[in-house]
Amino acid sequence: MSTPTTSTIVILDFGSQYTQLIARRIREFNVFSVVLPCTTPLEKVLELQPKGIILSGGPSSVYDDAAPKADPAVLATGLPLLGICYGLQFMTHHLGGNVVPAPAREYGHAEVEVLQQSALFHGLPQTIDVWMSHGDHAETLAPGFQIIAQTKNAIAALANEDRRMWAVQFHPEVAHTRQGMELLKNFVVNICGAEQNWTPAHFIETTVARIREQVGPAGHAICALSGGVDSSVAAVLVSKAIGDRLTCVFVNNGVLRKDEFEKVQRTMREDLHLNLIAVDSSERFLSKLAGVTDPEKKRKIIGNEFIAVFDDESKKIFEAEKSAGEEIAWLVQGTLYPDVIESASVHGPSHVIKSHHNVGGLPEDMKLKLIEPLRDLFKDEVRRIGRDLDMPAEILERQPFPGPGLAVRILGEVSSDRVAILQEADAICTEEIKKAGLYRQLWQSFAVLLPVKTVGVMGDQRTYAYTCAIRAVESEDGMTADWAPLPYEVLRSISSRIVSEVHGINRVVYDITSKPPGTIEWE
Ligand SMILES: Nc1ncnc2c1ncn2[C@@H]1O[C@H](COP(=O)(O)OP(=O)(O)OP(=O)(O)O)[C@@H](O)[C@H]1O
Ligand SMILES: O=c1[nH]c(=O)c2[nH+]cn([C@@H]3O[C@H](COP(=O)(O)O)[C@@H](O)[C@H]3O)c2[nH]1
Ligand SMILES: NC(=O)CC[C@H](N)C(=O)O
Ligand SMILES: [Mg+2]
Repeated sequence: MSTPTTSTIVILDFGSQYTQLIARRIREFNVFSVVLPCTTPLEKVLELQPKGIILSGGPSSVYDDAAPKADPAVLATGLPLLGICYGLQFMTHHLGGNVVPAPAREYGHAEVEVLQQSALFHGLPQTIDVWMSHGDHAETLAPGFQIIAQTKNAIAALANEDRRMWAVQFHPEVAHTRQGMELLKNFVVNICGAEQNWTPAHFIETTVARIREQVGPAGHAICALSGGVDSSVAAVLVSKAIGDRLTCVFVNNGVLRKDEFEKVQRTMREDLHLNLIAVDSSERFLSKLAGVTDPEKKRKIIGNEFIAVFDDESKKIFEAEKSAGEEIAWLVQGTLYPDVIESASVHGPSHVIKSHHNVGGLPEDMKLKLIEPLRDLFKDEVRRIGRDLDMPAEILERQPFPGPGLAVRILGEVSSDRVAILQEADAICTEEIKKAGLYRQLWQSFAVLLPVKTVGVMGDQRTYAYTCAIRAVESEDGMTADWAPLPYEVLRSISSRIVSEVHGINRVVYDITSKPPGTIEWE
């Protein structure tokens, strides 16, 4: 996703939980960076014309046979190289040093003493507080390397400045490593010489140019548009590139929120002036979902049906355009980086947490080719780009809503009755959160329908009905989240309104689980 006019830093991922944070930190000082699986062949890496390469951390030990490996040629390109944790160990191991289990493992805070001046530590104090997370260490260095910093237990940093290689055992990308940003900036800006020009305006300009080239002068694209932040920004970007050769397709998958099918159509046409087709496929989705209770199965079914609908619609549009000899070959999606990392389809060493319908849920024989202009970004970065595109705040500030919609918030079987119950409960939850002025500060707030019936008493009558859980979380990027301490009065009004207004629910509970260990959605 790089462009020739932007300096790019490539991060090779060995499966660390923090890899995406490295990318994020680098973009925070306006340099573009992209994460690739560690197994990416060198020529693919070099196609991006990177200014430098970073080797991430990872859960394995380099001396294990099954440990993830990068192409060793990556260590001999002459480009500046920074190894972080496993990255340090990988460099040492493959360049002739030795890595073994450390006598004293280090997790959490450590104090590092800088032993030798180095471009990597430029402007940093003699002692730095860092965050460590390792059980192995470099016992002997690879030829040409020197120790440039240490903790009381272990080597903290190495360098072979002649070969432009540096490595740190600690994690400069985490907030607990104070001066971590400065260290990364020393590498990226001073050592690699990357230009700090990756701004939203630059992103918009280069992305629009690239999409225009990709689609060609006569090509057509359809955009899977949900009305959410990501697909709306993606649609506006692509329509800037190819104008009315973009047709947006909004699908009613039967598990949208109350009145959403009508509302989204209105905003997308009236506020964003997009060329939109709205397809009501609710029966088709609900019949495929009938009897299915397994969360991953639900996600896969929805992912497959989405693509089937997009294929059908593209054929119809194709028929209409055929006489003009034009082709629709592209499907635009608003996929973001967190969707990709959780589905983990590209990052061999990481675990699959859940298959986001638009990534892991895609069928293998899909005919349309993908355009995903936001695939490397986080949501707050996308909102920034939307603001630069002058999109209305009301669209940009919408809380995320997953593509598999209420299907992953109805635990157990999804039926039209249950969808109707949850739509009502969810609408009340959103209304009360908005009334309390909390909508924008929460990452998400919603209702979940549990397949658990409990006994209640209403108006002297026994009831036996479903339980509804309320989930409200605070988060920066959806990767980690904290349950929100909603005021009791808000919880009280949500609960009493749901029980009295929604037929089928007689009990409301509040979810007080963070992510991790929970996820935001219940499935
Ligand atoms: N009902 C829908 N109709 C068409 N496309 C959809 C629909 N729901 C989801 N998609 C596609 O799946 C992608 C992922 O959905 P996701 O919910 O992550 O993003 P979003 O809806 O664009 O933004 P947000 O995260 O703010 O809801 C969307 O960007 C869009 O391309
Ligand atoms: O478009 C989407 N398709 C999906 O399949 C999907 N699953 C989860 N989400 C959203 O991603 C964020 C993280 O969710 P979890 O903590 O539940 O994994 C939260 O914001 C979720 O709402 C999805 N979005
Ligand atoms: N965080 C890391 O990269 C850890 C590397 C290696 N698994 C170790 O424990 O030393
Ligand atoms: Mg959405």
